Amino acid sequence: MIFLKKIEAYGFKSFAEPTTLNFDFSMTGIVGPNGSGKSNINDAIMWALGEQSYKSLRGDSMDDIVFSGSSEKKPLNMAEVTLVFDNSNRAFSSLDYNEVSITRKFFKLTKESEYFINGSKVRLKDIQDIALETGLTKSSLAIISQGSISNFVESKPEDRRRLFDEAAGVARYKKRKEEAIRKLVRSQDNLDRLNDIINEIERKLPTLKRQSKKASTYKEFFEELKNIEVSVLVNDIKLYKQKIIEISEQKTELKIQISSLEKQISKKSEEFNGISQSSYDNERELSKLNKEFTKIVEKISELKVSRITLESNKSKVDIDNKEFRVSDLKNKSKELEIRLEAEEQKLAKLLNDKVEKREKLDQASSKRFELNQQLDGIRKHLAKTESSLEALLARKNSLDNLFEGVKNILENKNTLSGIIGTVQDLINVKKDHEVAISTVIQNGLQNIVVKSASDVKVSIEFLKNNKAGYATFLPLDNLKPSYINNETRFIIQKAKGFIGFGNELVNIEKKYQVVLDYLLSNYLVVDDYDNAVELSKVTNQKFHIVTLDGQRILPHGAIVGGSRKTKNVLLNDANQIQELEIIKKELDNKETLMSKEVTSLSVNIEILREELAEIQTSIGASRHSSELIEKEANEVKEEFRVITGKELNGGEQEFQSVDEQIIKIISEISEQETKKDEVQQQINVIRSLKDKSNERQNNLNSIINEDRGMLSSLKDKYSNLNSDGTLMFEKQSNATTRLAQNYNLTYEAALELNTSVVEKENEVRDRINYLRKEINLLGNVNLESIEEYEEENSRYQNYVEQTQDILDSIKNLKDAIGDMDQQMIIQFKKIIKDVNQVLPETFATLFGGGTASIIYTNPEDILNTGIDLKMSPPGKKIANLNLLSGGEKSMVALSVLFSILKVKPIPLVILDEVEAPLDIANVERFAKYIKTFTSNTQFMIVTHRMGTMENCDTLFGATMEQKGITKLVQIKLIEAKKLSNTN
Ligand SMILES: Nc1ncnc2c1ncn2[C@@H]1O[C@H](COP(=O)(O)OP(=O)(O)OP(=O)(O)O)[C@@H](O)[C@H]1O
Repeated sequence: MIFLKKIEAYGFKSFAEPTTLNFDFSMTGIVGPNGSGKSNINDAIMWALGEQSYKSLRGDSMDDIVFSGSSEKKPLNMAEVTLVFDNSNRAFSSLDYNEVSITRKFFKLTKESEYFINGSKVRLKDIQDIALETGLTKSSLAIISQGSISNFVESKPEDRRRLFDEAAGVARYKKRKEEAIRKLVRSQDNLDRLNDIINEIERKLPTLKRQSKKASTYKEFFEELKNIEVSVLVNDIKLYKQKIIEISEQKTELKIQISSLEKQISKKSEEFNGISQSSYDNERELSKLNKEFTKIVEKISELKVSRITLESNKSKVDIDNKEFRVSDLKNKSKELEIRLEAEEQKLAKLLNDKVEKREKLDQASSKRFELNQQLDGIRKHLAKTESSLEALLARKNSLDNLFEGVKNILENKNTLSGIIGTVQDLINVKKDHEVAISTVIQNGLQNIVVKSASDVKVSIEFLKNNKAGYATFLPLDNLKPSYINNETRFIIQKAKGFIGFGNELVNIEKKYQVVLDYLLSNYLVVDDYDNAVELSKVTNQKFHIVTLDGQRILPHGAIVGGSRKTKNVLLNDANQIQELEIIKKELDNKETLMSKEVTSLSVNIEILREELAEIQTSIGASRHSSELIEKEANEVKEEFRVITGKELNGGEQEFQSVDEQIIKIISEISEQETKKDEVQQQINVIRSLKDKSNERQNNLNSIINEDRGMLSSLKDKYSNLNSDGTLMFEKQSNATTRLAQNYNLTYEAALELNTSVVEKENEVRDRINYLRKEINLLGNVNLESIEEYEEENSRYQNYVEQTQDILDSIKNLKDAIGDMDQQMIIQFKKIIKDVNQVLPETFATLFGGGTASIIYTNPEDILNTGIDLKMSPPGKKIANLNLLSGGEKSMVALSVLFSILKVKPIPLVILDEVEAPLDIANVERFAKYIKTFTSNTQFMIVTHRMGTMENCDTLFGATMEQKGITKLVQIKLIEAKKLSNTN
């Protein structure tokens, strides 16, 4: 039988060249001088079949199996051996191929082996399994060296049984049993460990269960509380917000009313004061006129007394004198003429005064009209400015333009720490630089300035927890601006069109300057594009350059330009607010000044009107007196004509001196009377003015008082609204803080969560109080205990299940071991019995007579019993096996070996100089006996003995033509003889 068809080796030990050995016969002899590499063939077979012990391969390490070099050939780095087997009768039962090749490769570099079955890579275990299946292992019957033959007889019975174990196929069970026992020990260890753990968990579990139940109740209460309290808080906040808006609207309305009332009061007060001043002037004038009037009256009485005296003197002389009457008529006519003249003069003056006053009145009226028109324009402008300002302030305060994250941070500023404000709140940009700065700073305006990096951490946590958006923070203690060095600054400042460094063109409080330095110190502002390009070159394109109209040159030369559709709203608003505030102030001042002017003009117009009316009255009175005088003069003339028959002309000579005196006095009296009338008129005018002023002042006073009353009530209302607003704000802030602190929620986040509508509010609030009380009563709660309990409990259940599994597997293992023991006993007993049946004959054949048998050293314990040999070579009685000769020992061992082969044939047996100690006759017998097995077993025999060589079907000679390199060739017997003789 041919089982091993071919060996291919390369790099293995002395096979430095690719070597192939084809086996065409069932008994092959390998011959050659010592050290020529014959045994290396056995090693190659063992190694290819997965041998792991380098000692068994006669080396000190696995590296020793690779060709280590010779004087003529360099060492190799890898070894490879392939064995090709005939498997047509399925000796490898698990491999369904007629031919099976097994390859092993070893690489010195990695110290790794690779295995292949029919070219496919496999694991070592796969190789070992099939090797075990065919018995092709080092300890088996398959490879037998001279040493193992002699050991067989000399070894202890317990060691000796190994050969029978293998023959019985028990080795396989033993190996499996060892594995099962190892598993059993492991399982038992695991079981102990599991029991310990289970005990431990069982101790902890009841407490955890209690804690977990308490925590679950707490969670249930807390969830309900959260659900309803968040709803209540959200509703409250909604209400507060609504109220705050309403209050703010009412406040705005009240503010307008208050401001308008204040203006009205101020105007009226000014008018009142103006009137007081003119009343004072009038009073002084009146006192002056009264004094003058008294003087005139005194003068008139004096004159009248003088006249009466003169006339009484004259009437004594000529009382009935007709001439005296004529003279009197003449005097009377003269007096009337003078009076008429005086009256006409007075009238002329009054008419003149009237024209003047009218002109003044017209001028004042048109001036007032003009001023009122201007004032109207100013007021409209003011109203427009105020409404734009309000809209901008409202937009700024509403935070609507900000990013979500920034807005949320600012809204919750009070619950966070260290928030100073956005960059846009802190800076102030001149109008000229607005475009340039807004182009470069862009979203930086919404960066939030905070005190420290630790404050930033709190804010970021807040944003994360509430999913409230992103924001960029500028912590003052963490900013490290990169400043331009002095030398470069000097060059930049000299550049054409350079306007300034970004951080120096914007105003900010000194303590926040680092923010600007951080954002803008590397931005250079220039007047126009050409200068920007030039500056970029000069500075080696290192900095951001921006022109006043917003064109930008970036570091390394990229240019961003064009026109933007929208301005930067934030910066634009801030600047517009500032501008509008200045305009509003100017307009307010103008309006106050003009209002004053209009008020004073109105007072003047009123006075002029009253004066004009007085003048008109005086004119009427003067005209009337003239008419009366003319009438009297006509009567006098008539009387004179009646008495004298002549027309009245000059006076009489004889009465001239008295008459003249009287006429003079009359004239003087008339003059004084006129004066008196004039003064009286002036006094009347002033009195009437005074009365009107008083009336106006009284009137104003009551209006002002009424207005003040109203103002005070409006202010009270405003202050009430203010405190209502503060209260609402506080309530809102408390509710927001409660949301944040108790539930880690922002108002917006709560709004999204809040779906329930609070209907029976009182009941809900009672429920909240109840839940709070219950939660307090629960005391300390370990929330993690729920999860811990669940985990521990599931661990517990898991471990209990695992314990059951292990118990099941222990039982299975024990059963399997029992089965294997049973199987081993049966098989072992069978081989011993079978061998004992053929051993006597084999022994007698090899020894030429005698008897032999094998026995158990401990028949009670078949699994562990040793095997003893009992034999008697022909004519000898052997009590102690050690007394046998070396050749006899080999013969005994070979008898047993051949007996085993008879009852348990194996496909390949390698015999390595096992017959060396035999004499020529025994060698002959040995070789011939082998032949009887060759139909079931293939033999490879390494030998130096001629008897063996002669009986082999074919011979291979191992030589080392090249020093240190084995070469194998098929040879004839004669050549073999020569090769062996070279030994
Ligand atoms: N890794 C290796 N590289 C090169 N040569 C090796 C290597 N391992 C062993 N050898 C050589 O193999 C030879 C031993 O071969 P082997 O034992 O097969 O000889 P042998 O023909 O069986 O001799 P004997 O008849 O004395 O038993 C030695 O010469 C040894 O130097």
